[in-house]
Amino acid sequence: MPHTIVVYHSGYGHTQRLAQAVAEGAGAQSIAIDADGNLPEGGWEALQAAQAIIFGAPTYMGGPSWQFKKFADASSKPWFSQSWKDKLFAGFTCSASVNGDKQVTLDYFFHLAMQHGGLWVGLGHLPSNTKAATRNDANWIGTFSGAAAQAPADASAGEMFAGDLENGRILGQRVAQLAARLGA
Ligand SMILES: Cc1cc2nc3c(=O)[nH]c(=O)nc-3n(C[C@H](O)[C@H](O)[C@H](O)COP(=O)(O)O)c2cc1C
Repeated sequence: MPHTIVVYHSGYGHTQRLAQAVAEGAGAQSIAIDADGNLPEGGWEALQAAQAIIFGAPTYMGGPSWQFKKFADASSKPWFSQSWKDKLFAGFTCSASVNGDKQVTLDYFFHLAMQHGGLWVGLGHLPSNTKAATRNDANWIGTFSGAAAQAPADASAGEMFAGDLENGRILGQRVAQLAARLGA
């Protein structure tokens, strides 16, 4: 059975909440990158065994958090042998501003996936961009490259917008369905 893993870092819980939604959509296992930028025991082996890997990190200073970048640099080990080649990849991020340069983080995930010889999966869901659209609608931000979420600077992780969590579920579900279609 093909399976998907969500590997993410979250400093203050918002990206973690989004990661939970993505994992729920995908029926996936989640692996948290810790505050020192390390994976838990068995994390690398689990990633190696997965058919699809979904990256997640908050956008900090216009890019992924350093903890995620440490993980990405450590992935040079599987890179050397291209052992992640032909896996599916996707990504999600959260930031305080509506734009906030989230695209840079998603672009970083894309390039990391390309370095590994992977296949990129975008959101595949049209934006909710009419006058009637609200933050309860999926893809209200209007990003195609992955799942982008906004958490206002004074909002707790418990206050994540319903549309953003739905967006996460949509991305996770799409990746898992494509992984199943491609087979193990
Ligand atoms: C060091 C740092 C840098 C940040 N840089 C940005 C940024 O470039 N753009 C933005 O919109 N928000 C920025 N933020 C806000 C976070 O992206 C936002 O609070 C996010 O929800 C945090 O996710 P987390 O709770 O998973 O850590 C920054 C926050 C921190 C702590």
